[in-house]
Amino acid sequence: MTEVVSFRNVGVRYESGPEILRDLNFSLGRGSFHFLTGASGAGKSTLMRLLYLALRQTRGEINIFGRDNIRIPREELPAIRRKIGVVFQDFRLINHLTTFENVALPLRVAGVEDLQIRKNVTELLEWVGLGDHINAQPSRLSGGQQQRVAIARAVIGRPALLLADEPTGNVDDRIAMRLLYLFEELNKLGTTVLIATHNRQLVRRFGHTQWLLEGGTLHDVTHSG
Ligand SMILES: Nc1ncnc2c1ncn2[C@@H]1O[C@H](COP(=O)(O)OP(=O)(O)OP(=O)(O)O)[C@@H](O)[C@H]1O
Repeated sequence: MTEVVSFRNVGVRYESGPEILRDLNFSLGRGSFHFLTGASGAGKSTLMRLLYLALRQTRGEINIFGRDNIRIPREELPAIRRKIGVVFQDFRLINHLTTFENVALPLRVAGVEDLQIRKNVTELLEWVGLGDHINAQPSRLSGGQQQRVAIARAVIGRPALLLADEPTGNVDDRIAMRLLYLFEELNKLGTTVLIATHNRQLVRRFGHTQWLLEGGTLHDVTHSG
């Protein structure tokens, strides 16, 4: 399996604080699907930040899409980030744009034609249950609805890598399942998926690899029940 990401002896500390992550050694193969669990404060978001190139490690090596992250020039970062779909914990929607335009953004940047954008965005918004809110401003939506807009925006461009930080934190079980099916569909098309979550029930229901972040490092707990 081709590697999309690999970490070798990676450690991270914020300023002069303790090492939050240490001795991280793992890789994400193309088309793999991983759940990332861990107590609050274990460093899941920090690991996500490393993966979408918003933070640099304090030691070790990170290779992403065949590139050493430290050697990627700043001006090349946007092109690489366009291959990564991210669902942020705080959604980061653009408030002066409608739901439709927030989701359309990655396709507009990629130069997809208008008709195609209309079709794809409308279909996806209907699928995630937001068909009645296509023209709403994000600030008028509930937390769970905003979260689904953020998810739709992250998946619409079929990214090579999807990173989702607690993507089902604000929705009920039925919608959480539906969102997981969406991630699985994307995964079947070749996207590498990493989902940070506290929802153990959901993790158990979908039998993908499960990593636990504890003591600053990753443990494979897929078969530990
Ligand atoms: N910008 C920062 N500066 C200093 N310390 C930070 C910063 N961001 C996070 N930390 C610390 O790093 C540790 C890991 O935080 P992180 O947000 O990665 O954890 P998490 O597992 O995502 O937690 P949660 O599940 O609550 O979102 C925490 O102790 C946190 O206080």
